[in-house]
Amino acid sequence: MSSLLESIAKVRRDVCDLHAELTRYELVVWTAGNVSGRIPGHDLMVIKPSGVSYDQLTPELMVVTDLYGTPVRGMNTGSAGTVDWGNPELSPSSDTAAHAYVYRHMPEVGGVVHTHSTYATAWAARGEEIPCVLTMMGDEFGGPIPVGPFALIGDDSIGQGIVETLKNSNSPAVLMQNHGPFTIGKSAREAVKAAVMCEEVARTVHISRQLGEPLPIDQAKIESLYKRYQNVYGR
Ligand SMILES: O=C(CO)[C@@H](O)[C@H](O)COP(=O)(O)O
Repeated sequence: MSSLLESIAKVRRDVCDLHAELTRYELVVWTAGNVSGRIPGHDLMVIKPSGVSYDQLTPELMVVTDLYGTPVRGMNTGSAGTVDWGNPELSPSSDTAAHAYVYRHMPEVGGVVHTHSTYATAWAARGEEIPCVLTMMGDEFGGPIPVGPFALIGDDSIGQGIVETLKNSNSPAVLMQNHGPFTIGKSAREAVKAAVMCEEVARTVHISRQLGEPLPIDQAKIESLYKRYQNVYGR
């Protein structure tokens, strides 16, 4: 059971620290954005508390929930007795249901991020996918960044939209219409990277559009870029 406690402590530290990347890359204002991470091997996740400033976040304030978004304080482990990892007296992020739905339906996902980063959200407000016109997009997204349906916050609607949109796409990012980007990754860190890259390409393609029509990249070349970056780059 100490391994579960160690795992929770590690994911709490990682998820807490990764929120600093959201502010470092200016992807969020006030408290409007969140990172979560799955606890490997357990139906549990860790997510930021709702409405707490990024500079006040500590690992202990990160909320542990089940994969339906209900906060969980501890677990009866049978012979090893009850394990209590504690939980803050704070609500998990208002986007918890969306994150939890993704973990339930995409077992390969270890991290989820949501921001309202400016350029990506501007594309989401128009309900327009970001076309794959940059090699960097071929590398990271393997095609366009798709748009997901309009969905209200609070139940499974956003999660369903994310999963339906991403399950047949190479992209780890979806622009939820009129809302903003949600990104996924094998780890919370990879999901944060996708959020950073999503904003960068949203900005560049937007600027390119002001100057004229961006040139398309043909599909075979996009696939080649994606394959190299996913399998060779950085190894
Ligand atoms: O999109 C929204 C609200 O529209 C959310 O992303 C919240 O802004 C997140 O705040 P926390 O509950 O995570 O603090």
